[in-house]
Amino acid sequence: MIEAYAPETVYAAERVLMERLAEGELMARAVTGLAKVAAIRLAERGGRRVVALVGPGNNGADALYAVAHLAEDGILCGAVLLDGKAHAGALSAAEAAGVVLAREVASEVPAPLSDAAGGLIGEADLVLDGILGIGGRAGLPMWARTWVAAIPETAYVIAVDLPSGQDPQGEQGDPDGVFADETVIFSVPKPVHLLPAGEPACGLLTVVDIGLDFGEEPVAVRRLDRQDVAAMWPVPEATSDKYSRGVVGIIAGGESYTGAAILAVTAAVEAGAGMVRYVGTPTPQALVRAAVPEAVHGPGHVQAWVIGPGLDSAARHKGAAAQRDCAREALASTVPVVIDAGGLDFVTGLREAPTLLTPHAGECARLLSRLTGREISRREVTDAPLRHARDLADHTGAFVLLKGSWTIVAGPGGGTAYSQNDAPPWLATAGAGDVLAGLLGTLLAAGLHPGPAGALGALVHGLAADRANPGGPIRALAIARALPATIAGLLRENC
Ligand SMILES: NC(=O)C1=CN([C@@H]2O[C@H](COP(=O)(O)OP(=O)(O)OC[C@H]3O[C@@H](n4cnc5c(N)ncnc54)[C@H](O)[C@@H]3O)[C@@H](O)[C@H]2O)[C@@H](O)CC1
Repeated sequence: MIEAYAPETVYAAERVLMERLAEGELMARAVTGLAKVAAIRLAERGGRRVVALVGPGNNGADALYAVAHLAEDGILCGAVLLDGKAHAGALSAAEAAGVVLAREVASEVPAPLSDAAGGLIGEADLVLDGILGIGGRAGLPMWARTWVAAIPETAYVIAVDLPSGQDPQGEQGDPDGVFADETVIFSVPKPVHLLPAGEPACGLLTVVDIGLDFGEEPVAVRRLDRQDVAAMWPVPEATSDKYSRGVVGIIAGGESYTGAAILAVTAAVEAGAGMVRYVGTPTPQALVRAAVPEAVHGPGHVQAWVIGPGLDSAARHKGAAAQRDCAREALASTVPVVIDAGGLDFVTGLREAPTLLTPHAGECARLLSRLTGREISRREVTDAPLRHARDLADHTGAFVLLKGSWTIVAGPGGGTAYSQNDAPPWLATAGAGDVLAGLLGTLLAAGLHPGPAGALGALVHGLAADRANPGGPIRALAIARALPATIAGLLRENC
């Protein structure tokens, strides 16, 4: 897994380490690593000129010291910096090493670049972005916009710690900020590196260890990877039976959306539920009987419910009212529940038992609008997904798995969020969410906590989609069908 720490946690760890080290040692470690990566990339690309974009903080100092190192090694280096604001030690080092300097003014209105700065940036083969680091607020400062706009398309851009303008907390992105080819991270990733608002701006992530220790410090964002599956996936033991492995109840489908029932039930069975119980109206029930002979039918005892794929909360067809009653009873019970699609209409507020909501951005916006009485648009959710997932979690007491090209899982009251980015874009297809809901039901029924279950489910769902047809179109049923071999492969890989 990859774990990201919040800037305040990083600053605290830095303070602890700095007390034990000689002054400047920590930054020296960061600079040595940064300069090494920059030298390698320059050589790989056959480039000659490097420019550092130097902001007023320590991030700028890192970049300025790094070009001083590179200049000492004979590389043609320049730096664009704010007159009177650069780190004194780094500035002396850069001057002594022969770095060409362009001193700019920190204007609050868009101002043209000086010829000196324009020349340095425009001719650079490699740019070190040290405008803002973890002390930065979201949004590129006005004075830096012309610097960033002048970066040539052909230059390789290395962001120092994080791409400037992007929110270090990763909650919102800046389209005018730096989009790097590579980000050299000091010690540990920060939320910006793993969350959808920032990750696309980071490029390749390269970690330089500067010796920080995070011990038991809280993790802000976690990403599971395939090596984590074996330790987390519920594997039956010799003494297991179908009940101890977990019975999943699926309340899904109706006379209008029959396929959702088949997909969710199939996925739960393929993911390894001990037993799957289906509750639906006559048509999907007949289809599930034919397509998934392993399923049993009608309400009964379960270890987790999945409520909602293809469920029409206002349907008047035969059996619809009984299906709704079963959904309401499940919600009122203490049994863990996955609530998806039409099931989200049943959410009215806090639920204490383990609950995992699985909205996409539009559903998240609608549900939040209904629960808060304030109109929230889909766009607001896609612009700041973690904030809205957390908000919905706080209003419902549930874990929220927010679907999108990144999957975010957040719980009530803050704490560690998960960010998964495993799905091929081909996964954006009708029915894929029904498969995910069934898969998640299997994990909750086996006793997993909704937070890790959400992340694990999203990971395996993405990997199964890839396995179903690497690099090409995938139908939802193929994702469900690919689950057994995907899971077996992951378990074998990591035993
Ligand atoms: N503390 C340490 O010992 C180490 C710090 N390191 C570097 O230091 C960085 C953090 O340095 P700082 O705490 O100085 O923070 P930054 O270098 O991110 O700069 C913060 C400064 O920029 C200003 N600022 C922030 N957002 C702004 C905005 N949107 N518009 C205009 N001005 C803005 C702030 O008021 C502050 O003066 C890290 O990212 C890393 O690169 C590394 O050298 C490793 C060691």
